[in-house]
Amino acid sequence: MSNNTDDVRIGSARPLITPWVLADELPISERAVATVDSGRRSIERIMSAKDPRLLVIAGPCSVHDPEALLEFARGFQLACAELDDAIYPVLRVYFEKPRTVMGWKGLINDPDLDGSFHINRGLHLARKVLLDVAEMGLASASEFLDTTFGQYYAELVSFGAIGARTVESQIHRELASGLSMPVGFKNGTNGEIGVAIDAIRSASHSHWFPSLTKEGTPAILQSTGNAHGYLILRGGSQTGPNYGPEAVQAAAVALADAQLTPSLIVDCSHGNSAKDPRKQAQVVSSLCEQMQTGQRAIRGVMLESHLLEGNQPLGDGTGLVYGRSVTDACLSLEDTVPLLQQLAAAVRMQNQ
Ligand SMILES: O=C[C@H](O)[C@H](O)COP(=O)(O)O
Ligand SMILES: C=C(OP(=O)(O)O)C(=O)O
Repeated sequence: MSNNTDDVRIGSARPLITPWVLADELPISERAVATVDSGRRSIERIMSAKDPRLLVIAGPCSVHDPEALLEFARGFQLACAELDDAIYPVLRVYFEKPRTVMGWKGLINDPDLDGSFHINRGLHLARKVLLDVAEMGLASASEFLDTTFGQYYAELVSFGAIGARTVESQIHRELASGLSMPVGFKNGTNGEIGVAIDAIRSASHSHWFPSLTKEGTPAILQSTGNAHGYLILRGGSQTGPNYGPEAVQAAAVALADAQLTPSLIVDCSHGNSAKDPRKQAQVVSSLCEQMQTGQRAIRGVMLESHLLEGNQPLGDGTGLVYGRSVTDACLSLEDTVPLLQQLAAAVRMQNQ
């Protein structure tokens, strides 16, 4: 019988850099501060219906190749330039993938895509990508999955998301209560929206929870509460899609019943598209029709889009096609542009 009861299932350990060291290597610039701050304020104004534009969060399911992400960002920014009276573009920059069972868990966890798990390098790449995007003047949205990684890069994020798999988790609600940006909460994977509304309410309060200081010291932080929590409808395994007029109206009523602003975002992908990227276009059409016929609760839309359509198996991380997703299948940028135009036209009509 072993006389060791400690860490019996820990195979190895490596040092983790501190947020301070990373920020010293990649300091935020004045231009990035301006982008992030104006992104946060614009999103808050849109979600509270003080800005008539539509928030459009678009980008790859996950970032696996920073160069391809930046190329997508340039194309997205260009496509949105002439639509900026109607839509406010935010780039989807997702580094952490919550897997149903197993799979590649994103650029931070495994930046070399080969099971080598160089997390320090992943954090470095993630911060650099966010910095590059902010320098372009484009705001970023990202999911917070690990409850401490935000300390390494949250200052560069304008919109945070808590995903369908973690929306019921107390530690994610605590995290969201202390995040500096507006946060979207997905409905649960089964389609239930009550858990997301509970999360918005919970995150609006102050919490005490363990985390890391920038210097890497364990600390008990007290959050002040986040008044900018919003519902994201993403469909679900039991309810099916929830982007249609009845589901959107029911969600708006549920928000109002909970004394929350009846403003929401619809994720055109995931359970709303059965992960078929082309179905995102059907979701967009329905949302445009709803907006044009008076539905004011739809304040934002999320699209999964990359340079090329579809996805590809990651394999050992070699021989990948440039610009194609290695997680969920995405729309191509080419097919996304007409959807952006369609959304902008609907917003203009709604605001006439
Ligand atoms: O958004 C990405 C995926 O839908 C999510 O990470 C779950 O992926 P999986 O079911 O392929 O593990
Ligand atoms: C994992 C994601 O979504 P969901 O939590 O809705 O499954 C995602 O947006 O990448």
